[in-house]
Parts: sequence; structure tokens; C-alpha cells
Amino acid sequence: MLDSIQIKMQLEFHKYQGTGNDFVMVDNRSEFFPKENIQLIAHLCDRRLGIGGDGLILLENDTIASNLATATDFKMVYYNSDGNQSSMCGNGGRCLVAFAKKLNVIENSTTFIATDGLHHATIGDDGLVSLQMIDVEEVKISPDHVFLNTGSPHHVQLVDDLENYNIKEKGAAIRYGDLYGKAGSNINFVKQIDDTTFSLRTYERGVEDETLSCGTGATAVAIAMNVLGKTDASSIDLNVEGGKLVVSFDKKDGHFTNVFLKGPAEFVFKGTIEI
Ligand SMILES: N[C@@H](CCC[C@H](N)C(=O)O)C(=O)O
Repeated sequence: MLDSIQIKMQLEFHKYQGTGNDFVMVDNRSEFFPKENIQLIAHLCDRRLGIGGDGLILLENDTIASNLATATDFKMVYYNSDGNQSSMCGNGGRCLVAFAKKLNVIENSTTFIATDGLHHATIGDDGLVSLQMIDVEEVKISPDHVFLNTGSPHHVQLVDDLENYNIKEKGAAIRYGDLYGKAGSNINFVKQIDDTTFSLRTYERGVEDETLSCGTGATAVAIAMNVLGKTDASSIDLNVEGGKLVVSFDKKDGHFTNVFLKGPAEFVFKGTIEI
């Protein structure tokens, strides 16, 4: 007698990357994807056994907005490479906008919903995707670091020798240390280059390693450096391991609004995998 019969299916995916932060994208408008299967999502993100990615993103219909007056084009559902659903991913959001254009869901301008609320985004003639991030009202300053939430939680710390810094070891020690409890945080290490430019390297929660770029992290670094008085620019260049990002904002009474994260979001390949 058969205990169970496993029915396999072909999953069509697209792979995207934004400054080296890479994602498996799935068009889930027909809601076929088994979202509760954490092991499957982790497997798809595995670089040896699966497709490989820092995360997996589902593009879905925004069923709530379609019943209300709010006009959105789609919904973003983000999972880290450990298979768990998580908070906002800035680079992933930018890549999802490029994916939505490829699917003909949008043209060059969109409003979509993610876990932290509505996001507006545009695709420029140069192909760069500019994504509006949440407003930031609270920035906690400590003697050796800054903490803020830009859609995901971020610890920001200036270090002397960024190039040789052991990001995985030092990042994990802070992420799992006493500061952030069970929820943890993403950890960014930063070096100032000039008045308007900073380099950063990020240890990402849920990937549990350094990634080549983190969009909410770059956003957090730009705002943190302004708050610390390291720059008075409202458009800041960020060098990440996988390329360059620009973060701009308006600042009034210590509140940051009209926060935009801009950079490349590129299609890598597509395929099918049996699941
Ligand atoms: N890579 C992302 C951040 C993804 C979420 C993060 N790992 C978390 O769980 O907090 C980005 O580009 O913002």
C-alpha cells in the first residue's frame, strides 16, 4: 500500500539582481505557490541544491486594494533565503518592479503594496528603478552605533577598516547579541568616502551572511550619516559590494519623508524547476 503519493509540478521562475542582491521571482497571481512550505522556499534559494538567491519574492494581486478605492498594481510578498517571510526588502522591491514591467503588469510607473505599506516606484530611461521607501520618524543614537527601521530593522556602525572587516563574524555577534533579542536586526558597517559618499557592507538577517547589497540597509546608512552630521546632503551615494545606489530624502524637524532608493534592477535568467 502507498503511504503517500507526491505529485510534482514545474515551477516557472525568473531570477533578478539589484546591485548583487539576488532574488527568485515567481508570478503568483493565480495563487498556486505553496507559501507555507518554508523548506521549499529555502531549497529554491539554496545556491547548490536549488536556483540560488538571497530571497524569494512572489508577485501577487492585491486583493484588499482591489476591493477598496486604493489603486495598486500588485502585492509584494518577500521571503529571506532561510525560507521565512520577512519585512521589507528595498532591492527586492526594485527588482519586483522590473519583473512587473516584464510581465506587462505595469509600464514605467507603479504603486504597489508590501508588508510595510504602499510604495511608489518609477523606471527611468536609463533602466534604473527608483523606489519610495517608508518615512523615518525615529532614529536611535548610541555611542557606537545608530538603529533605525527603514522597512526592515538596521544597526549602522562606522568602522575603520571596512575592506578587511569580518562582516559575517562581527555581524552575527551583534545580530545574535543582547541588543536586538529574538527578532534580531540587519547589521551595516560603514566607511565615509567624501562629503556625500559612503561605502557599506551588510550582514543580513534571514540570509545569516554578508550579501552584496541591501537596499533598506543603504537607506538606513544614508539617513544615519545625516543624523550623525557626517553629511548634510539630501542625496547620498552609497557604494555596496555589488555596485552603486543613491538615496535621497526630505528632512524636516528630524523626520525623513520622500525617501527614495535608486539603482539598477536586472533580469538574470528564467527557467523551470521541479518542485
Ligand atoms: N536585502 C533586503 C533586506 C531583506 C530583509 C532582511 N534580510 C530582513 O529580514 O530584515 C533589502 O534590499 O532591503
